[in-house]
Amino acid sequence: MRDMTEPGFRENVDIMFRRAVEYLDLPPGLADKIQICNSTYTVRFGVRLRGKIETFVGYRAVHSEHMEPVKGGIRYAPEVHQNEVEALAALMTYKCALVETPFGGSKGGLCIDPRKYEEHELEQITRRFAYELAKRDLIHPAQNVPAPDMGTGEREMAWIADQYARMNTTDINARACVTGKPLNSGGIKGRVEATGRGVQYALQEFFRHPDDMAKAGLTGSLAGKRIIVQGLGNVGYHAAKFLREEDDARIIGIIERDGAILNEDGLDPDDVREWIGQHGGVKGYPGAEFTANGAVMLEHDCDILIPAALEGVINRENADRIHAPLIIEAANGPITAGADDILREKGVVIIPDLYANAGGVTVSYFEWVKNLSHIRFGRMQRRNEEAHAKSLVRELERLSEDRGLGWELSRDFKEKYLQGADELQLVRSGLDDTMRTAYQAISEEWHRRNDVRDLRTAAFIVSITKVADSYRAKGL
Ligand SMILES: NC(=O)c1ccc[n+]([C@@H]2O[C@H](COP(=O)([O-])OP(=O)(O)OC[C@H]3O[C@@H](n4cnc5c(N)ncnc54)[C@H](O)[C@@H]3O)[C@@H](O)[C@H]2O)c1
Repeated sequence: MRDMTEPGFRENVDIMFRRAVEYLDLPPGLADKIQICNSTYTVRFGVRLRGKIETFVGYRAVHSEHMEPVKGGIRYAPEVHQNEVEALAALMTYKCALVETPFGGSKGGLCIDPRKYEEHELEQITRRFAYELAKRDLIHPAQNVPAPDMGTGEREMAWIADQYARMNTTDINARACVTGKPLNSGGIKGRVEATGRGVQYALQEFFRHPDDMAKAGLTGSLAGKRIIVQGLGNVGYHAAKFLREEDDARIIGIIERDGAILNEDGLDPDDVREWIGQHGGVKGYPGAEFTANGAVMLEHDCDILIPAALEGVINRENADRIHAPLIIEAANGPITAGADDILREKGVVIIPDLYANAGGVTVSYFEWVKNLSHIRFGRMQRRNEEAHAKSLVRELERLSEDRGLGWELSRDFKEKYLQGADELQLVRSGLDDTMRTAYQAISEEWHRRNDVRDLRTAAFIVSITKVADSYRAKGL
């Protein structure tokens, strides 16, 4: 039974924040200012559906405006509440600072179970919600830029972008009002998988740090590592897929809403996802052992545990039974502060959410920049590269002629040389670079001060320092 006296998600974020503040020498009152959520807007609106008016409740929390626009996803879930979006908005502030995307933190939520509605109904509801937020500048390219989160994706972002554009017909930057859009609505290649891809890059970087691996008692590479994933949604699916296909890791367990499946020889996330699509859950998936109580699978023996669904799933009640020596928080807030203490005592290393799932906002930043520049991402670089490559090719040809060398540059060579990087390559390399640099900063902080308790605290220290510097530079 979950310990109901345990602090909630928002209190947990605050506890973790305070643990880091203890290491910092901030001017009086600044930590309080950074910690507090600036504002939360609650909206109740009606939509006529199936012959009657249904009332929905939604939120948009703005945690910190030390940089604008503020940024953060919109979540669709039946149990969304104010404290939850405020905690998520706070995490966005710290996340953006950590990976140096120039945004403050925000988050939104709508109390809805999207599975209960037809697509055209969801469109109606989403457009109305977007209208309510946009008319208060809570969706705006320069002030507040949402993105997908649990229960939403490209489809919802396209509706939001279109709704905003209809309300602001003369705003040439309208497309930058939301990120995570489909490509044909101003999206960017690589955004859909960005958060899962970021989780993969984070793990790859962790495995380039032998001292950190040693703390978890891990050796070798990602190849052959046994992984359990909770939540085969956008983030969990992509992380599992890339780790299996590109790093040779073994996905031995998958936990979903209806239970968990286990196969020590490895599961194929594509296959499992298809099965879920057809059967509504993992139950009955061929060749795997099924357990109806999915949470128990979190405790199963493995090398890496990837919670990628809900918050608070590892708490004071089950933390002591967790076997994984390494947990990477693909979801926001999957480990409570109380569980964090217990796991630390056990020597478990946690790669924290504010770093681990920052791939989404990183690529969202690229999309926002692309929308504002009104130019295909990478096109400028490509032009420059092309011009540079062309002049080099010319130079080689002239040299050959001058010296009578008789070289003939092959067509293949020229083509290869003249090929610029395409959008997807640029996005991937930008994301990889971001994840590497941020990890190096937090790992260094962890080791620099022997007394820093863990990677999470180190990540908060790096992040709070940046937010505090920003407040110091600009004033309040
Ligand atoms: N989408 C993003 O870009 C993004 C970015 C940063 C962080 N996140 C975080 O990642 C987490 C997952 O987000 P997502 O976008 O992948 O959501 P999603 O809605 O695409 O997927 C969530 C998955 O979790 C499963 N799930 C729900 N309840 C469950 C339960 N009780 N047990 C096991 N599985 C359950 C769902 O069936 C679904 O497959 C959230 O914490 C979110 O805040 C998402």
